[in-house]
Amino acid sequence: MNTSEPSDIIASDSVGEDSLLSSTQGLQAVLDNLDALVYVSDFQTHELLYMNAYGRQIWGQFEGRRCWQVLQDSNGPCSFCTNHLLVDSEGNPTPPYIWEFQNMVDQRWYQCRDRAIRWTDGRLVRMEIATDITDRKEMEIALKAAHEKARAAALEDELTGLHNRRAFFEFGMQALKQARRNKTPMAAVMFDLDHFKVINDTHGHEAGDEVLRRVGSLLKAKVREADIAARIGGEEFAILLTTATLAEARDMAERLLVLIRNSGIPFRNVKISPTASFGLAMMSDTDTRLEPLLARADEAMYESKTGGRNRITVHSEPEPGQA
Ligand SMILES: Nc1nc2c(ncn2[C@@H]2O[C@H](COP(=O)(O)OP(=O)(O)OP(=O)(O)O)[C@@H](O)[C@H]2O)c(=O)[nH]1
Repeated sequence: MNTSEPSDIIASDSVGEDSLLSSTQGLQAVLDNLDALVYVSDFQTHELLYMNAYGRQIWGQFEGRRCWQVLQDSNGPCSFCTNHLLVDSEGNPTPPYIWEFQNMVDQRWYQCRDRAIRWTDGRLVRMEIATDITDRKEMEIALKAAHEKARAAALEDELTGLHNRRAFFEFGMQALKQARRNKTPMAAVMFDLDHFKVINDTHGHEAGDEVLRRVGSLLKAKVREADIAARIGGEEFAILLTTATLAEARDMAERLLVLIRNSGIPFRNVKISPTASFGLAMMSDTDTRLEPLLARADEAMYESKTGGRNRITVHSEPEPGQA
């Protein structure tokens, strides 16, 4: 039959359309069931050309809007837009750029795979596939915070809240290097509470702890942010005064000595006024480590002890020109 020919042609055309339609629908179904955001935006205008169901469900309708309006709720292109990283110097697409960021609209973290591709009409567009990595990121952030807390605890003297000995040497070494680099003076002040054993023996260990805490507070209130103050032993404290001359360091030690002597620390029904013996030394040109500087300050402090306590001794060989 003659009529079969046109109908065959129609049939074969409709098979082509059907198969095209079903593969388009299939692709649509795949994209809309992905557990990730997929979007495409114009490289130049940032107009959104496509966004899958995952994205539409979170960020709403995209038609006629730009990626920064829909995804970031902002007034212009994002400062962190990666478009310039997706093409080479000749404007040709480069391999995918992978990065992580926190979306400001839904506050969740995403790992983004960005790539420049050719759109159906030949123009260059940006395609992003973004996977929600919030759970992993929150775990990482909590782990980092726990590490930082543990590190801070490992560097802090629990009783006074000052740096401990370990922190004093760690930060002190950095300060010494910086002072040498910048050719600025640096002073070390050490002090040790006098007859502290008597305070413990007379008023009890708790009273001794309270005295240490109060002296720690006095010290904290006196030092500048750039200085390094620590309890480096039982009743022994040390301070590194960065960019301080000998006169400034001596002045600081004198004020601290008076403050401690006049502290009248209340404990139960008594007031305890401890005294302290101070030693002071200036960094010299040959100090490449902290130890020799502290040894000189310690020597001077020992002189204060043997000389009658409750006093300041400056190490007798300050570097010329540092007073
Ligand atoms: N309450 C308290 N006492 C401490 C702490 N660490 C060390 N001590 C005590 O500090 C006292 C230090 O005694 P000594 O080294 O004899 O020195 P001192 O009695 O201060 O005498 P001088 O340093 O010579 O003036 C000891 O009794 C220690 O038990 C602490 O964290 N808390």
